[in-house]
Amino acid sequence: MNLAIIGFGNMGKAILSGILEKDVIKAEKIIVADKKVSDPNFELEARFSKTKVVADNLQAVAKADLIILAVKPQIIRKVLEEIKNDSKDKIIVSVAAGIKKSLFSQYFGEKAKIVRVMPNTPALVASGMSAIYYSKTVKPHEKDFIEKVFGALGETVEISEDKMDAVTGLSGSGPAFVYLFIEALADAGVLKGLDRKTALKLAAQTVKGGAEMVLKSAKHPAELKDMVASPAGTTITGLAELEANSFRSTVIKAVKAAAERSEELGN
Ligand SMILES: NC(=O)C1=CN([C@@H]2O[C@H](COP(=O)(O)OP(=O)(O)OC[C@H]3O[C@@H](n4cnc5c(N)ncnc54)[C@H](O)[C@@H]3O)[C@@H](O)[C@H]2O)C=CC1
Ligand SMILES: O=C(O)[C@@H]1CCC=N1
Repeated sequence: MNLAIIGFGNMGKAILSGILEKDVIKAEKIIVADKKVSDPNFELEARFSKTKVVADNLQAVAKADLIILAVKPQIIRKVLEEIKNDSKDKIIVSVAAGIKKSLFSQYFGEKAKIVRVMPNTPALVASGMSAIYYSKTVKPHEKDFIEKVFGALGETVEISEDKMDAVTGLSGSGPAFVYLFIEALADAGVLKGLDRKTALKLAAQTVKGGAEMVLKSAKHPAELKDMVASPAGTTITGLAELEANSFRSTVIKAVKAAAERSEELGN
C-alpha cells in the first residue's frame, strides 16, 4: 500500500507517528502533502526525515492507494476539488470533523471507497481512541488494513456514520476537556501549597489511574466513586461541592455542544 497524507498538522503528524512507530507502512511508501511545506521557514522534524514531504497535493496522491485527508473541514472541499480526478479507485480516509460520506461521493462517485475516522491526539503516545465508519464498498481485507493503521495509534471501534458527531464531541474533543480538568486539579493543589510540578504529576496520574480502573475493573464509575468516598470523609465533601456546581451537567453540555458543532461543520 502506498499512502498519501494530506494535511500535516496535529492530526496528520499523530497518524504518521503511529504508522512509523509500529512499522505499519514503510516510510518510503508514504508521501505527505501540506501547503506549509512551501514556506521557507518550514522545517521537518528529524523523526519524519525518511518520509517524503511535499507542498503539492496532486504529487502526493499520484501513486497512492490510500489517501488520508487530515485538513480542516472548512477547506476540505477545496482539496477534494483539487484531487478528485486523480483519486478515483483509491481508498479515501477522512478524519475531518462533521464531513459526511455523501460529500465525498459527490467528488468520487457513489461506489467510491470512503472511510471516516475520528481519532484523538493521545494517538501521539499510542493511547488514542479512533472510531471508524466504512462505506459498504470497502472490502474486508481493506478494512483490516485500515484497522491496523489506526490500531497503531491506540484503540479502535467501528461505528455507523450517524454516530460520528456524538463520537467527535466525546472522544475527538474529549482530550481537551480532560486537560482542563487536569489543569484545574493541579491549580487546586498549588492553591493548597503544592509545587506546580508535583501538583501536575498528582493530577495527571490520578486521571490516568481513574481511567484505567474504569477500563480494567469492569466496575461502574459510580461504584468506583463510592469506593473512594468514606462516610463523613474528604471525598464526599468534595463531591457535594462538584454537584452543587453542576459538574456533571456542565460536562454533558460541553460534549453536546461539541457534537452539535460537528453537525454544523458538515452542513
Ligand atoms: N486536532 C485534533 O484533536 C483532531 C482533529 N481532527 C480533524 O483533523 C483535521 C486536521 O485537524 P488538525 O490537525 O488539528 O489541524 P491543523 O491546523 O493542525 O492541520 C491542518 C494542516 O492542513 C494544512 N493545510 C491547509 N490547507 C491545505 C491545503 N490546501 N492542502 C494541504 N494542506 C493544507 C495546514 O498547513 C495544516 O498543517 C480536521 O479536519 C479535524 O477535524 C480529528 C480528530 C481530532
Ligand atoms: O476541534 C476540532 O474541531 C477537532 C475535531 C475533534 C477534535 N478536534
